[in-house]
Amino acid sequence: MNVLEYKNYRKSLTALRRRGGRFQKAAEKAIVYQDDLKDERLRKKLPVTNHGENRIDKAVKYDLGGNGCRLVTVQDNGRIFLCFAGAHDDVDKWLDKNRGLTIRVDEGNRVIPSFESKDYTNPEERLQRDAGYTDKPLVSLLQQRHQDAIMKGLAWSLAKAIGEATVEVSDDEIQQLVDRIEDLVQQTAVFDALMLLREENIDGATNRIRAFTGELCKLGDQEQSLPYLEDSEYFQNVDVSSEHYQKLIENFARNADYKDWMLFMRPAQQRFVDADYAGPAKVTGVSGSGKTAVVVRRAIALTERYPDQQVLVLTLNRSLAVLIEELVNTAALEEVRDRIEVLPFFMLCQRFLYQFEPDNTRLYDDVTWKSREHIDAIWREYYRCELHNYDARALQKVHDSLISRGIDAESYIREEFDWIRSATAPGNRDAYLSMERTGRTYPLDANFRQDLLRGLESWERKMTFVGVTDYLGIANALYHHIDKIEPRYRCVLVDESQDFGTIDFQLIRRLVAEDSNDVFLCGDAAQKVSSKHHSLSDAGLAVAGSRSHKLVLNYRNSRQILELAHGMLMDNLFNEMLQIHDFEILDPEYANFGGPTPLFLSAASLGDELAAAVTYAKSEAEENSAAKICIAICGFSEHELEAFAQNQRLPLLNGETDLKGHQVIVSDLENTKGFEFHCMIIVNCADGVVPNPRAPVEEAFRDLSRLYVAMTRARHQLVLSCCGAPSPFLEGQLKHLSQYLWEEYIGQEQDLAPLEPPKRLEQLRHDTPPRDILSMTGEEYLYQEDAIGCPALLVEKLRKLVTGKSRIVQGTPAEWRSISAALKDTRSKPRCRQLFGPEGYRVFREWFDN
Ligand SMILES: Nc1ncnc2c1ncn2[C@@H]1O[C@H](COP(=O)(O)OP(=O)(O)OP(=O)(O)O)[C@@H](O)[C@H]1O
Repeated sequence: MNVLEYKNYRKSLTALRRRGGRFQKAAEKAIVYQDDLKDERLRKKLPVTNHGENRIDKAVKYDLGGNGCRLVTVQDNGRIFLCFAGAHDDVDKWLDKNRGLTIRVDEGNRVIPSFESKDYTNPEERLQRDAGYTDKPLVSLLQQRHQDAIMKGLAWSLAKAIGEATVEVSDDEIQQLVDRIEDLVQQTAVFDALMLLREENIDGATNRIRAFTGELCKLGDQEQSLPYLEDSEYFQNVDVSSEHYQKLIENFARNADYKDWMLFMRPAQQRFVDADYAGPAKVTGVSGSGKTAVVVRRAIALTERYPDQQVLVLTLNRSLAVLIEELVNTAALEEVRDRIEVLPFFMLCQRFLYQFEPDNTRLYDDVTWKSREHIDAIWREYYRCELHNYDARALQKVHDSLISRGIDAESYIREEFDWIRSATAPGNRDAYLSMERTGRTYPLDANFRQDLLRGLESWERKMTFVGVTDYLGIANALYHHIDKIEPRYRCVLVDESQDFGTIDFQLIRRLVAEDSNDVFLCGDAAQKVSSKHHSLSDAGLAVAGSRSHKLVLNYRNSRQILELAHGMLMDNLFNEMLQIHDFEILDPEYANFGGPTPLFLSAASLGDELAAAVTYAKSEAEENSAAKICIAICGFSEHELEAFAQNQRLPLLNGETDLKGHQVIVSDLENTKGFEFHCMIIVNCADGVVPNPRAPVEEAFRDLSRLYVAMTRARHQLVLSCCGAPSPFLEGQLKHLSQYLWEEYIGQEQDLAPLEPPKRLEQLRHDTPPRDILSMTGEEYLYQEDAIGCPALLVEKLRKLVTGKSRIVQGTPAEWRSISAALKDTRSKPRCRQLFGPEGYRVFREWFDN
């Protein structure tokens, strides 16, 4: 005997229970009734309500007491479908919304709901649905074969008229169109399909058409005796009398903030929750496909499978760990909760280091993601050889080569250090000299690599000296003790695994003995934003093909948002991206809901954009107190955004932020990863900002991923904003965006003063106004942003001639104190131009005259 629950049934039951008093009693009664329903004899004794129910075929409602609380079921051929439990009015509303619900099964005996009008000419007996947002013709939302099915046999002019209907079509207009169809069954099917499409319920419309074509049958239509009914996206079998089920309901009723997926996992997701793997397994999923949801559920399932053993969930940073921990605490029963540990990776390393190096605790104490804020400044100080530390001069040749090719060497080399530290073990750095640098495109020969290794060594010394360690530093520090790490967990699950490095994985491998279900990874290559080296096989975590799976259905973003984000990704796919081992962009399947067309808003300046974005976010927050809104600002680092956020009295997302109690949040692009917001406003999506023009073109894909991550955080509304020309990444998609000026969009009456844009690192480091570039020595100048793109010949001359010392040989200047002095002398004393050579002199003049 099957008892199946409809996808939101448990939610209705826990909501009723949570209301307390007589409602709670009613919910408890429903739990008892569910059990009795399985037994035909007991079923007959349950109190059915007096008035039948004609809104839903084969519905049976039970009286739960409590002044009209009801349990709504559908009963067909001995199968029981639990649909809704609620107070009288809520049940009434639910029945109105679900009018025409008809239980059908597909060829795999999966239970599928189809919404079918009894009499489409009668407003009381037909489906009633609101209009959605799509601007496409409704029928075009369907797959071709379903379009063909509803149009079959129709006169050309009628098919054309139906094909042109949009969300603006009224109920009566749909009826008039449908009246022209001759076949009575087809009439109702087309009416229902158009109603469902108008609300952008494409799955609903598709199911309705499949019912019409006979792909979905009613239970009574089955020729043989009714087989066991299988779980589907909509209905799942439940063992209502099990103690576990009852405990779960109670658990959810006690938790105020459970998420829908905690109550109803889709079969595609559930498969990975329950699966038994002989070794490391991996699920790659599109953004918003429920990877985190799967990690949480699987962690809980594993504690149940391995009683008395510990399960570890690892993620990138503290805020994501907090988020996952909250989910675990809500979804897991008390008895297993203690056996699931959720940690950001660095904290795990920290714990081991406290144990292995008890004398160094202070050093590792400061390691948080937050330390990046000052580490930016420390890096610059080191890199630019300030404070009489000239160690970074080892990097000069690489620096010069990079800047003469228009690359921001300071950032590139820092990323290269991350790459080296994530690819090679601390005692084996020389391996870098001959490694293939996957993901890094600027060629570096053996000499350059030697220099980089020397530079890295001195940078690590500097960090130890000033008492900070960054994220990779701590993994490297722990690596020295790798042999001492004993397996201490039965299973380890990793969320956002695409941003973990090879060394991280080697450490993770040690945490758990090689066994079935030992390591489970979830990630999405399209969301990889770090430049770390990432190889599972190098880390001894090779995932057999049979243990590598995909999740492609997105649950988070409205169709319009995902279409835009995915379209942008596909428009800009870089070869370099595709060459990365393990990299795969999955084609998403869209969530079954629509939303407003994403906006593209422009303003005269970044200050105007920011003022408008903050005002708009605050007004949205006021209007909808449950909505969380994120303003992500392109082109600035987290550290640079800190003071800006503080001035606006808004929290900044930084890997540590607790989002509770805040509605409007500021972030850079990268830190939005893993979160979701009702509305995302992405400011400064401008040409010259995204992608960063000072990174190698071949590595612009990292900026593409960052923008994609930020865009796919939006559930309902996405606003892209810029001043000047938009980011070239968006070029192909602009036609799909609603474009306005910010002032038009938020209303002219709001005459907003522009906000001061975030300060750059240089302004944050020095309160004094920036130094005049011409007063600098060659070496000082070559560290400035202005010098990026400086021709190689000029770089060489500046280093050699503008040394900071004034030297005169036989009455002619031979070295200069500053660029301005060199300019002055070469202008007035043609003889000293010879030092530059004719070409060098021409370039020198041209460069500085401009
Ligand atoms: N079975 C489900 N039913 C309804 N909603 C779901 C389901 N599974 C996940 N969701 C919702 O989809 C959204 C995305 O889920 P989740 O954060 O787990 O995805 P993800 O794959 O980890 O995303 P990303 O990689 O983009 O961070 C969340 O709002 C979640 O509540």
